[in-house]
Amino acid sequence: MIYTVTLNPSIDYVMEVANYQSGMTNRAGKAIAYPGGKGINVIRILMANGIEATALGFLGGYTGEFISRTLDGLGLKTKFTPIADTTRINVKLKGQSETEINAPGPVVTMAEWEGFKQVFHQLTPADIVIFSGSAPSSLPVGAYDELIALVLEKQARFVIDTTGDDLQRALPAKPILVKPNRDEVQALFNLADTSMPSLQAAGRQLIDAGAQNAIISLGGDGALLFTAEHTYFARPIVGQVKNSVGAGDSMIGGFVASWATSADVVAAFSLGVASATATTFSDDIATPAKIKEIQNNVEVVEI
Ligand SMILES: Nc1ncnc2c1ncn2[C@@H]1O[C@H](COP(=O)(O)OP(=O)(O)O)[C@@H](O)[C@H]1O
Ligand SMILES: O=P(O)(O)OC[C@H]1O[C@](O)(COP(=O)(O)O)[C@@H](O)[C@@H]1O
Repeated sequence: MIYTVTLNPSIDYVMEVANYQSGMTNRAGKAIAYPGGKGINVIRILMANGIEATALGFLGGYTGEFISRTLDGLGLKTKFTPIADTTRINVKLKGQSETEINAPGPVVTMAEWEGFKQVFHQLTPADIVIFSGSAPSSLPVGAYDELIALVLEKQARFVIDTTGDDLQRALPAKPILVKPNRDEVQALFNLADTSMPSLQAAGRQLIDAGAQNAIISLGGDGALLFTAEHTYFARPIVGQVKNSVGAGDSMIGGFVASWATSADVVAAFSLGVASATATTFSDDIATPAKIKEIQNNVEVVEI
């Protein structure tokens, strides 16, 4: 079984404000609430690629109910741990450019945290756990380390998409995949610039530190994949960009959907790129039809 873990889910409240002006009263042309949080986007893409998974994490309050109801409606399997506090709302402003304001997240009590960890005792060596996104600040520092230790104890495998110290500390535990974007990898390694040679050196550092595979995603400039022996580049795909929220999550979902059924890492990277691009060219997370349409345009070259 594949599990997605979203410690800090969100309602993504997307407001389209054509001429957004800071410090003024703005009126949105359109406002839509989506179930969000990185692992929730990942499981939606796994499903779009025909792979069954179970969504784990914390949900609470009226926002948690909205997410739970929406995911049920989409036919997704979920096993969220209920919390007394209220799941966050993240605001995404779409004007000339996209502005994101992500909230810190709810209080998770120690009893709720202990309850959540119980689920990990049921893991088997066949399982893959995908950890995605930030942890609410009320969780202990090192919450991800504790969860990774539980995964390893059961000889299961994991993917992690987070930033900073949490990402750095996860590397020696040999994640199947990590996927920082350009800004995240620059911050992680204190890179002076994000030229190709700097990014290639950073990708190698991720592998040397323990990652089995590492993607550095470059937004509209494509993506790099690093394996133990090879480096690949996915050329950018040109199209009408509608939404970049969830692009990175879609890349993880596409990669794992393919990798879970075949060991061909380039095929997995290609499905990751197709899924990410398909989401970027859609209003919401990509549909199976959109992913199929984009798949023909993916070009991966070894560099
Ligand atoms: N403007 C764009 N045009 C085409 N593809 C895009 C665009 N933005 C993102 N993508 C696709 O989505 C992937 C992930 O996007 P990126 O912005 O790097 O990740 P994140 O959402 O994690 O910040 C990119 O590597 C690319 O394949
Ligand atoms: O957990 P974080 O880092 O605050 O990120 C949460 C946000 O990330 C998203 O999952 C989008 O992530 P990506 O654009 O990086 O794929 C949103 O749905 C959510 O609002």
